[in-house]
Amino acid sequence: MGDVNRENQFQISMSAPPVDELTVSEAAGDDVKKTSRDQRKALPGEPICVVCGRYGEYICDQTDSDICSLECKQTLLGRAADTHLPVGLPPPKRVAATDECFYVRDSESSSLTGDQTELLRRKLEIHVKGDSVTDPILSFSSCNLPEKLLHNIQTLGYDMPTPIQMQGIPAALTGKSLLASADTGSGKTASFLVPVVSRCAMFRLDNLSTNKKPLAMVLTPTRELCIQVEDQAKLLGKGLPFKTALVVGGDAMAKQLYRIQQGVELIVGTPGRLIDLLTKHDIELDDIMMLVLDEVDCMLQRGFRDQVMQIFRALSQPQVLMYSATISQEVEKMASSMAKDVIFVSIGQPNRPSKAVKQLAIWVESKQKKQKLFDILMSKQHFLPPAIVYVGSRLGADLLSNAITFTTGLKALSIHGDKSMKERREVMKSFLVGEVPLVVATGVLGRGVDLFGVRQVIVFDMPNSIKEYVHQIGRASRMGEDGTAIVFVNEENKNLFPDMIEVLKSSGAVIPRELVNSRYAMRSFPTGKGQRKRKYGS
Ligand SMILES: Nc1ncnc2c1ncn2[C@@H]1O[C@H](COP(=O)(O)OP(=O)(O)OP(=O)(O)O)[C@@H](O)[C@H]1O
Repeated sequence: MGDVNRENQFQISMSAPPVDELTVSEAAGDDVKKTSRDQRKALPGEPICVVCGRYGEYICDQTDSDICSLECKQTLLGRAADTHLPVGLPPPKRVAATDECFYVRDSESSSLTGDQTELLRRKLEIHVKGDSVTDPILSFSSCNLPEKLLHNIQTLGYDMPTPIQMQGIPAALTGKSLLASADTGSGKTASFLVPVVSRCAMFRLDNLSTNKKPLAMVLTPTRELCIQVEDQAKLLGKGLPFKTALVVGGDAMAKQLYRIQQGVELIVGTPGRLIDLLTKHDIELDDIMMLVLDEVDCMLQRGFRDQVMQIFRALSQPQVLMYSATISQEVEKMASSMAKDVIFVSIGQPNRPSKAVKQLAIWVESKQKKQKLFDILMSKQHFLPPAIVYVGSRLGADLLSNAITFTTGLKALSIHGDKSMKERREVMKSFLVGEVPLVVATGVLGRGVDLFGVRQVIVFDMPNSIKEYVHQIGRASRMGEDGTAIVFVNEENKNLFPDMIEVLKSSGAVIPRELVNSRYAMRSFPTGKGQRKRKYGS
């Protein structure tokens, strides 16, 4: 288990007195609106108050609904009292939880024999490593999930678990830590959220205390991904004692703090903002029993690693669930040091692009890249909107989106880290509803974000690592739907040539002649006389 040095922890106040809402809102900079009139109108795509339809960011602690103000909260609670409807209270039918193991196989008849388990794993390319790894499930109803959660899964249209869910959900329900990798777009989010919702809801049902400290935390590298994960968590936890708080930059911290202080089960956040919040305010983290690191390879890289470890040390030995489409040996090592008895699950070939994405690598000199892009965008045969163009810099994203609109007449918008949360939300919304066929993005949209409906990705500037490339082109296909990725390559990307060739080769894609013939195609670049050259793949 990780180092649980209490001195390094954030201040943890053990007994939070019941907080008066007005006091909190005042202390928090009066950000929680008192009346509906004080609240602004909702922008497209933003949550709306279920009572008055205004902006509903402040979410009422006793309901599952988005509420704009204290006034609408009272109205909603009043309505519920009138109709004797429970508002966010535990459902009457309680699900029995086992003490230590939360995973209970259903009837013997639907369980698999050892041979069948092996066969299923082989067929679906489910690879597992670790002590007593639970069998995969064939249906969501096989592991004693709360009824409401099963209903929510059904409502989302998930009839069958995907392979990562088949193995990941029962494994995580045992309470053991997990490092899992599976293709982009293969359902990893639900694979960790289903156990999170289930364990948190069951805990609350069994421990009816008024002091609702957070029970689980999901960390992701970007605000967009956090929003998406929180949205999905809300859908899965609907009707259960399961509330969420979003802790990301760009939104007022006061509201995020207020929401947590009112009692939530799950915090979803980016490491930087979370540390900011934790160092400035007393947030009790001692009940956190699950920590999820989504896009774990990115979270444990320089840049995020120190922040993630700082947060991890503030927790009391939680179960750690770590997920990504790309995982290195170094990440495996770090994962093993964060928790004991880690189970390793991987689906298919690790670190490979989704097979559903057809890749077309084109050799284009830097000066010609823009013209080449315009040619593609103006070709009915080659441009397959909705599409994302990935570039390497924020300024580049702005300039290129303007140039696209100017030259081709296509409406294009840019999205990157310099844009405010509001601007980013608006761009996403316009894109997702089809007002804009093309978005030019930096790495902000490279990982995890489920851009359902995207058919094409154009990698204008190769990212710094082949892993990021795998994530970026993964946006072109979700749940195995066909997608295409066009990638511009030239000598500026020479550091990635060997990896690039390997990835293209393994996907059966054509490798540009210039790439194969380049002296940088070898793993060890020839750097001087007498140096042994190692041929690619040798
Ligand atoms: N069992 C299921 N049945 C049908 N659809 C599903 C199922 N599980 C997830 N999905 C849907 O599949 C899409 C991709 O899922 P998700 O975003 O979790 O992929 P991911 O593996 O996390 O991808 P990435 O590596 O890019 O983050 C989502 O739209 C999600 O709602």
